[in-house]
Amino acid sequence: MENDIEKKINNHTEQQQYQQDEIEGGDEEVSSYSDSEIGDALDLLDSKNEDVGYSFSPNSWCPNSHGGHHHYSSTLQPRTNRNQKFFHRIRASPLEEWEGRMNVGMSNSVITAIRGSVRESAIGKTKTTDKADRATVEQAIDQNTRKILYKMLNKGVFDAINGCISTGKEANVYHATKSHGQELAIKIYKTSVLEFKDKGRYMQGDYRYSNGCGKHNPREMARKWAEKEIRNLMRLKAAGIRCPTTSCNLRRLHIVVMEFIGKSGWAAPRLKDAALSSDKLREGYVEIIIAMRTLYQKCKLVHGDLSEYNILYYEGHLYIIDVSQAVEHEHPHALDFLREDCVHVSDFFKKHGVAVMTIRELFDFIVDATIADDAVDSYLEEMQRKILARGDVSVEDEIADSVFVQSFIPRTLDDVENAEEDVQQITNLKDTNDLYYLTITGLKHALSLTQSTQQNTQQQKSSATKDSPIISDDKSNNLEDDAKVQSDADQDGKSEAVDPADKKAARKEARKDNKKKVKEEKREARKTKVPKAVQKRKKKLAKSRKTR
Ligand SMILES: Nc1ncnc2c1ncn2[C@@H]1O[C@H](COP(=O)(O)OP(=O)(O)OP(=O)(O)O)[C@@H](O)[C@H]1O
Ligand SMILES: [Mg+2]
Repeated sequence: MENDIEKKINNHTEQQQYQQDEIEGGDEEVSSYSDSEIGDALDLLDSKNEDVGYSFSPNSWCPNSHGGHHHYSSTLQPRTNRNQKFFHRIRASPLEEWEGRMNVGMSNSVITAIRGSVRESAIGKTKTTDKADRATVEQAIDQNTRKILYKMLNKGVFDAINGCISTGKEANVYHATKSHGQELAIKIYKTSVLEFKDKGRYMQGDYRYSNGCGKHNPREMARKWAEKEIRNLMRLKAAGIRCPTTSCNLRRLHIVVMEFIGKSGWAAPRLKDAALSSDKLREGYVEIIIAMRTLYQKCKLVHGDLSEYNILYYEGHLYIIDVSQAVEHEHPHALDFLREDCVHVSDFFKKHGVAVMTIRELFDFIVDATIADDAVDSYLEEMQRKILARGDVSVEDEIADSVFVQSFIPRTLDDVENAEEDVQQITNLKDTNDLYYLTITGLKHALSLTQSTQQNTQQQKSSATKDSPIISDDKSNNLEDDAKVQSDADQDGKSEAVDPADKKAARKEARKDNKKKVKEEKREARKTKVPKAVQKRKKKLAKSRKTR
């Protein structure tokens, strides 16, 4: 309930920001404009800039809004001259200065193409019917995109596009600068039909896009992805996660402008390419898993494509990027995506020699709402001790992890299929390791509380009868072990005062015995276990007999 309200408030605030964005003229569709119309509109914008009586919004991106250092030419100037100033603001020439530095996935052909295309726009070339021009430059800078870029440039969102940082399946990323040297990244989603076919699974099920994601209209899709990227980045930022800073009014249709992570034209390397020392890798692992937890607990999001490819390493820290596909944690596949993220992150760090948690442990750490913010560090320290104590991940743990990765995880108790059986399993103090939902539903914590209450009561009883109390020193919450030890002690009813060291040893022994016993019981049970398929068939048969 509280979640619902929070969700509505979040969404409402985001929507309001977007409405504001629309009011500021962010999303007008330009496809129906002819080049000459765009040119006239730009002339009009210029003449407004020059008009002394024109009032600018203080938040406006117009470069003149902070005092008007630029003295634009008069509208009476010949058009070619006026367009010339755009040419200077686009500054095709500095590209050469930047080119050597744009070493991340740079494609010279792209740079040349942008340079050409933006310059053509800048000098106001009239509409061309050339197919290659309308098809796209590396499929992102098509003619409409150029017009929007031109318009953003005119408004002072950026002053120069210097080159391409990356060309990908779904988007291209460019490096841009403002006149005072601030560096920006411009992500341009591709608007060609085939590109977004994999993304449907992320959008479907996201309540923010319940009106449909325009899957039959690639331009609409690209616009949605851009919108999602901005919204999600803003959520991350608000929760204190390192990521590029951006804001709603830095998006126009399928183009997103954001902070450039890097310096002097050098984009920060992806985690995959950053050759980090073992110490830095260990720090990075802790930093990223805490960020994953914050993303889930505070932003209520799951990244959905988190890996060494979408994490940048900059000035000693890890930055999360590419969040357009991130989903609300209530998305029907959110937990599957989260598990995939855990696998990718763990695999990377494990491959580089970091002692990592199992996938199950990492997943539980992220979804466990009962860990208070100020207890996260001690939780991780405890976990670290556990990891070091067990050494390399055993084959059993690996098998358990791969089973976990393929299992269905109920998100709430309503989703639990055989609730009665599970309750019996819990109350009979059987192994609950296969109940994956205990942590996410908060049941694990609730049970441990009940358990410790029981233990306290028992202790009080014991001390009243001068029995030796049994206090568990095992923080790993092994309900089964502790309870069994407790009940064994109850049965024994030993009353002599015992040395604490002996007690500890006895407890350890009892736990060991108990584990052995449980293993034996399980082995026995497996011998007579009726396979699930047979059980199902039996049930079906019984049902069909009844209905007959
Ligand atoms: N804000 C930024 N600052 C610096 N570099 C960036 C920034 N955003 C993206 N990049 C660079 O661009 C690359 C691609 O960006 P991103 O991951 O957001 O796009 P993408 O959606 O993965 O594109 P595709 O999947 O189609 O390759 C990143 O790997 C990174 O090198
Ligand atoms: Mg990416």
